[in-house]
Amino acid sequence: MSLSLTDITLTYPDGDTRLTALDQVSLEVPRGTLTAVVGPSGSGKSSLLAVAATLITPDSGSVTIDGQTTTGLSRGELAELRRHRIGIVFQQPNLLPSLTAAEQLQVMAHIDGRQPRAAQTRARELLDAVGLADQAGRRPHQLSGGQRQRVNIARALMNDPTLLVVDEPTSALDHERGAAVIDLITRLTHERATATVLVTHDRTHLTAVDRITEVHDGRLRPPTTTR
Ligand SMILES: Nc1ncnc2c1ncn2[C@@H]1O[C@H](COP(=O)(O)OP(=O)(O)OP(=O)(O)O)[C@@H](O)[C@H]1O
Repeated sequence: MSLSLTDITLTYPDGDTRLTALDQVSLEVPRGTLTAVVGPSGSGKSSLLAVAATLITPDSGSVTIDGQTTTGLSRGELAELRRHRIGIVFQQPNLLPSLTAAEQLQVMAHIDGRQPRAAQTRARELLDAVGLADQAGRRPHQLSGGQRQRVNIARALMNDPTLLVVDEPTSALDHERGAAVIDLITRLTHERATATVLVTHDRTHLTAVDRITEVHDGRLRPPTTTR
């Protein structure tokens, strides 16, 4: 299993008490499958993703990524785990304005100390995989919203992650482009064998994902298989 969340409870300070954002949540995501987590605003979706991506440590429960349990790891070790094993696609692409699409990807490899030539080849291959082979030299302002989101997705795959964590990737897109982005993430999940968790409040795009699970008031319902 590439991602295992077991009995996760997460609370936030709330005045004199604490608010329970995740309540005994368990989720298993095998490699090569995409699980969509749906639920209303405030139900705990972003908290779930942040725990899965090791950005927040839960109050209790365990997170295992690619067989490695994260409990007890130092901040540095968690950062390393994220760099090598986890790809994160945030809601807003957050691309650097002065860099071309290819350079946005190459920066990731540079941070990781990889060879520039190998990074160039991988960036080109990934831009091709997301349908942007001919846009590699464009800067963010020369790309459409959907194209920027595709660069964002390609960038998250640069380090060949086991776990891909995707937060509301369609929120800035119209229906057609949103559906195309979800289909792309599903295809890449299958082709590149990532364990993908995708959060959305919009179910209409989820026709081809592998599993859908609902979160309500911090509690997760068992996943349903769509195929
Ligand atoms: N940093 C924080 N401090 C205190 N409470 C928080 C914090 N972050 C989230 N919460 C609360 O935890 C609960 C779950 O929030 P979360 O952001 O995970 O929900 P969500 O389903 O992602 O919502 P949305 O769809 O609106 O982004 C909410 O009640 C929220 O108000």
